[in-house]
Amino acid sequence: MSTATGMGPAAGGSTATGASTAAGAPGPADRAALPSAARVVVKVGSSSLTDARGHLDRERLTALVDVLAARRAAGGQVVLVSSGAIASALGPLGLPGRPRDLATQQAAASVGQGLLVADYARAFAAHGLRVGQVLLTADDTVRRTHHRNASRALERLLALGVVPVINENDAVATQEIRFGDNDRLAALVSHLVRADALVLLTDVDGLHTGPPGRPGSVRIPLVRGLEDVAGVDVSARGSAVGTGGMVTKLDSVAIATASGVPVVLTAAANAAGALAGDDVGTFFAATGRRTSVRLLWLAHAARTRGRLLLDEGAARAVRDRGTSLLPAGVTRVEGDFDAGDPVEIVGPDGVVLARGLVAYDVAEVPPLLGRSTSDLRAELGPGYDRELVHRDDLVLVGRTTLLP
Ligand SMILES: Nc1ncnc2c1ncn2[C@@H]1O[C@H](COP(=O)(O)OP(=O)(O)O)[C@@H](O)[C@H]1O
Ligand SMILES: N[C@@H](CCC(=O)OP(=O)(O)O)C(=O)O
Repeated sequence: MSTATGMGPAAGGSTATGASTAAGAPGPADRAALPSAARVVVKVGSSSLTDARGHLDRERLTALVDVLAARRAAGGQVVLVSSGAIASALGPLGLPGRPRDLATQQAAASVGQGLLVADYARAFAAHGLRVGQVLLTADDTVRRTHHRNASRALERLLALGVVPVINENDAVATQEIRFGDNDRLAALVSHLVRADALVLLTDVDGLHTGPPGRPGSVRIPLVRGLEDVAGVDVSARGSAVGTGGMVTKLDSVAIATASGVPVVLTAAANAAGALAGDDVGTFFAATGRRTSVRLLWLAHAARTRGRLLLDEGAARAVRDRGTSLLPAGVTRVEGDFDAGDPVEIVGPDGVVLARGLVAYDVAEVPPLLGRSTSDLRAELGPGYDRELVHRDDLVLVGRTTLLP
């Protein structure tokens, strides 16, 4: 994962900002703003919802719903991103542990998702609230028409007073198009719904200086920026049913905070305290401004399908002047991509400068390389004078990772 800067005027530091839709101020700077945050995305992990035998833990699920319902009763809007589909099907299907192959994961998710949403519907109904299930794939946050569609549906659910319950569409997502973890999905959803804060609930009470439980390892209450997590050891594996451990949570934090959304990371049992702005877990301050969700996805999460290698002039133009990438400045193409796929844009020194959505299929590119736009138009027709990657579809790669 990498943090990146959009092609527009940078908000400063190594944060991300998009050229096309940059708008709005950074989110609340500290915990004091949490009690009055109008719209909150809450993500809960598998380990906080299931028991050791692979069944839903109704007591913990209900306790969480009670907290979220109280927030709704106080006038706040809540979007819930819930994991647990796969984990809660292990018991009912008699599976010994989290399946490794995609087909069994899909089947388990299909069964568990039904159980999960039935329980949420029951628990929220006790407070007079309805839930709406929304299953997303990565495409729903990156393809322009899809994310507009997803955003419209979520807005309407919220306007109707419904609590959206979101998960990845695991039953049909292929390996290539999967997020794979709900931490990053939650950060992109926060952006999609313009949340005021993101609360990540897990089985530890926050980010620790080292693996929780190791002598000397202590909770970090506040992270103001990337430099505060340098040296933090996040190598310890997460729970047996969760995916990604602390690594994907910090990826999520990087995406959210860089786009203006502050994050609280804490244990599910501390959900009420987190929303009240109490000193629980770890508060990550917002560092950047809101940006386009497509560019966020491109910068942080998309799997690239190929590489475009640039000459020095093109590398300078892209890096320093934020221009589109024209065929004239490209010396080589690698990979297997279709028009619209994410690719890496690489300087002559081999360093990745940017990521972009390429405008041509890979087979079309070689005859265009090194040729001027006017040449291409004269020889191949007006369709071939377009950019290889338009500047609106391009993000510069800044700091390579949040982690040390
Ligand atoms: N520095 C750290 N601070 C806190 N937790 C850590 C750290 N390094 C690794 N972890 C692990 O991350 C786990 C949480 O991730 P995960 O199991 O994926 O949770 P979830 O199912 O809630 O998404 C914790 O159980 C903890 O063991
Ligand atoms: N979509 C998957 C969850 C994947 C995931 O990120 O799990 P977790 O690390 O527990 O948040 C499921 O519902 O099983």
